[in-house]
Amino acid sequence: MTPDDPWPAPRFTAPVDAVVSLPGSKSLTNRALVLAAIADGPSVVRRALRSRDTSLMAAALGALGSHVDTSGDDWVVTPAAFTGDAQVDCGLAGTVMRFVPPIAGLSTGAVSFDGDPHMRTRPVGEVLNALVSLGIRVDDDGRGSLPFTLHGTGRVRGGTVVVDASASSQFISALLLAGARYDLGVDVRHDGKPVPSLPHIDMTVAMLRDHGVAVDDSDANRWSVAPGPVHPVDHVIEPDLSNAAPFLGLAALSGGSVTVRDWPHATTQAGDALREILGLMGCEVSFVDEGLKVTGPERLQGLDYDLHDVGELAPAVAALCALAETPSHLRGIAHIRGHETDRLAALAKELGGLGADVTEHPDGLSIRPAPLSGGLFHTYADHRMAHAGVLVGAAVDGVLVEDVATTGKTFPDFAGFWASLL
Ligand SMILES: O=C(O)C1=C[C@@H](OP(=O)(O)O)[C@@H](O)[C@H](O)C1
Ligand SMILES: C=C(OP(=O)(O)O)C(=O)O
Repeated sequence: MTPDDPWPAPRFTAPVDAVVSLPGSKSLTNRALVLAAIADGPSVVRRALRSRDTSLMAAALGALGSHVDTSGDDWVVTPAAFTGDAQVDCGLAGTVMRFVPPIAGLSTGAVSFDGDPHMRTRPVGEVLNALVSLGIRVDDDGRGSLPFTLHGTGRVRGGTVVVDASASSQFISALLLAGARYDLGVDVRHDGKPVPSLPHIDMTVAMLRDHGVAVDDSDANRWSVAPGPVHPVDHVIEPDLSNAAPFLGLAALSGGSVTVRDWPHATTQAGDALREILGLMGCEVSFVDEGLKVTGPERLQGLDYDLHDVGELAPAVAALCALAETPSHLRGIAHIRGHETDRLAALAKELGGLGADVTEHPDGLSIRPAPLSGGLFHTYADHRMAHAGVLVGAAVDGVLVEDVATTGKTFPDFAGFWASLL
């Protein structure tokens, strides 16, 4: 069912007590799909996330020539030669815009890329420049953004390339994912301010190794992928731990308990940092038989934290900080200005609009306790801004979340799921 727009966020007046099963990880699903499409035989992606970002990835790989069967919960990818003359819709998915071009370079024709209006402002120029230096012809308008067209010849030379990945770890992941299929492999060096979201590169490296690809990541800021076979793999996708943020956040702010089923004891997902973050805010966090259980405190504490590795948690964490009883400072996240929207500006404006005392810094936010009141919370087509809005609305009367359906980027029927916890 399509939720009302704006959506009156459910108000949780009593401590919540819930056990939830969350949909699969976007980051794991889209990497599994890309690697399956360049593997030597069919792969299965079990418990794949079915959402806008992953459907766009499946469609992109299908447009290149792969057969992607998404009819069941377990998606089956049968690779085939990439023939080109294809069009790829990136929507607002960074993983599609960054991960598909390096494999599209292996096709024998032209592949054009475009996406949502805001996607034309998200950075991808470093990937395009790298592809040119690795031997792929790229036509763009020189701005380093969508739209652009790649002209493949069926093979890519590969070799050494230097990128500045300070704007997004996805620039590195993109090149590594394709590298084994390049004649010389790929040797990627980062030159610039520190790379954000490093756990996501570790995830890429781990999944390449699962496919039998040799990766050397022993030096800081350098990753080498050897040319060679990419074995087919049967992947089981973990629940999306970043999308657990609003649910565990609900436990934190209501003083109740939420258990997320099947939380992995070892993972490369950056969202695992929620265990530490919520602990610092005063929650009790523990593994139980069913998964990870978080119980909220009587008084939610503010947080002084560097989110550089896990910027995608910033919207939900900032919402919790706005409800905390002591001041917070979230640091190290200048790069999230290039996410689905400029998240620092959007959070300062929308939380501030409900009465929060927020100062926007070049690389973060300071948030001091202040009484909040209801009003319209804009989401800027950003699923995680919607998570922030519903969290505030859980604790404050009269919060209306604009376009809550934008959560479909990574979570099917988020609004229905959230309301069912009431
Ligand atoms: O590789 C990935 O799957 C992702 C990497 C991160 O991007 P940035 O490095 O651009 O922050 C993260 O924020 C995004 O949600 C998913
Ligand atoms: C930054 C995000 O997404 P994307 O993969 O589009 O970069 C996100 O999901 O928070």
